[in-house]
Amino acid sequence: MGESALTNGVNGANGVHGEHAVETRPRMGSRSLPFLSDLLGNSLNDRLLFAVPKKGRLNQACLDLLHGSDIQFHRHSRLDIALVKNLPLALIFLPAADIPTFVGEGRVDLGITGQDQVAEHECVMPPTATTGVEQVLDLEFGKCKLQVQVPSKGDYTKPEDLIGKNVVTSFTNLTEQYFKKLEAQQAGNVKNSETTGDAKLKTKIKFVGGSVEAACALGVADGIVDLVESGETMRAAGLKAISTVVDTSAVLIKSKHASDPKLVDLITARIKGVITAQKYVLCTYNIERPKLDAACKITPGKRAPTVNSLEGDGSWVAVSAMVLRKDIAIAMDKLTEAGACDILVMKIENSRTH
Ligand SMILES: Nc1ncnc2c1ncn2[C@@H]1O[C@H](COP(=O)(O)OP(=O)(O)OP(=O)(O)O)[C@@H](O)[C@H]1O
Ligand SMILES: O=P(O)(O)OC[C@H]1O[C@H](OP(=O)(O)OP(=O)(O)O)[C@H](O)[C@@H]1O
Repeated sequence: MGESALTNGVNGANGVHGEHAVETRPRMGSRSLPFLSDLLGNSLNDRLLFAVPKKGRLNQACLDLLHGSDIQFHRHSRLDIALVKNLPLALIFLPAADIPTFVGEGRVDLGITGQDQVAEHECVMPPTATTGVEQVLDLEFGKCKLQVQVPSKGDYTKPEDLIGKNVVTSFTNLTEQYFKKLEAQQAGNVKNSETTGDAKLKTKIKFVGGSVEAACALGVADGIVDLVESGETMRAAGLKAISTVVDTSAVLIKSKHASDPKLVDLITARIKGVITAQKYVLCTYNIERPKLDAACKITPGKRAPTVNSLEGDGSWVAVSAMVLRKDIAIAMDKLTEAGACDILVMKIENSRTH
């Protein structure tokens, strides 16, 4: 890794110039760190390294997650490394596609990236010493699908039609694995190809790093394998999806050799708390005791609703329960029908639940 791998051309995420210093850390590689050391002059030793996407679709959601988890940092101008002020942690800003490699090699302890990137890194056959990163948590954002796409007005209608043709993608390992299986299925030889992977691939798979959707129009590909969320990019390029290779969302991953398991657990718990808080709201209401059972069926809570008697009136109770944010409008309609009143819904700032 050269110096430029840990430097960037823009001001940091929060635009603040840090004063922390960094000393060499042997496991980060000898070429980049003297530069960081000169610049920052302190120590990365004894810090857990946590990789987050430096740009792209996952970047802002990750920064929000770090903020919600009270992971405080200053990102020095032009540096893709930031020391965390309130925890023995350093953030390393890397392209999402590179994060599984750094975590897999044990160079970095924790990382956030897409499941698609993890699968792309992990599906190398035979497995290497750098594969085997562990998924800790599904973060439930960055949801999309890696799909096989062909020109909407062309002759191809199913993925088998692309066997022996040119397929362009940024996910060459997953695409190779997918077409290997497809070719083996066509040859009636699924088991052999899945276990040994020795059949020679007829489909020609080519790598491009971005703007994959342009490949068919430019005559470079008969089909592509690329990410689809809303489908806007695909449709704008005159393409349609004919199959899904993997469904993906952002995940927290850790190295098999993570250096501080306690700190990994603490960060995981904090991030999980933020994700849960975003997913749920707190609903409170008053209801007459005889109607309580019916109301509790509408708002069963995560574990159980909390029920308290109303002061001075034994026939009424106050209920509070966590409700999935996406279900709250319907739950309020049903509670009203069931006789609940004074229904209030509150945002949950943070949480620790099981
Ligand atoms: N349209 C999308 N919707 C949701 N998640 C996406 C989308 N595109 C990509 N992702 C997720 O984000 C990850 C990074 O993709 P992205 O294209 O942002 O990466 P990048 O190449 O690092 O950034 P850039 O496109 O700015 O160069 C993908 O691996 C995937 O998990
Ligand atoms: O289905 P959609 O909602 O249109 O999203 C899909 C697009 O999003 C991603 O690219 P991105 O826009 O991040 O840029 P990139 O092509 O440079 O990777 C992905 O590579 C697709 O091109």
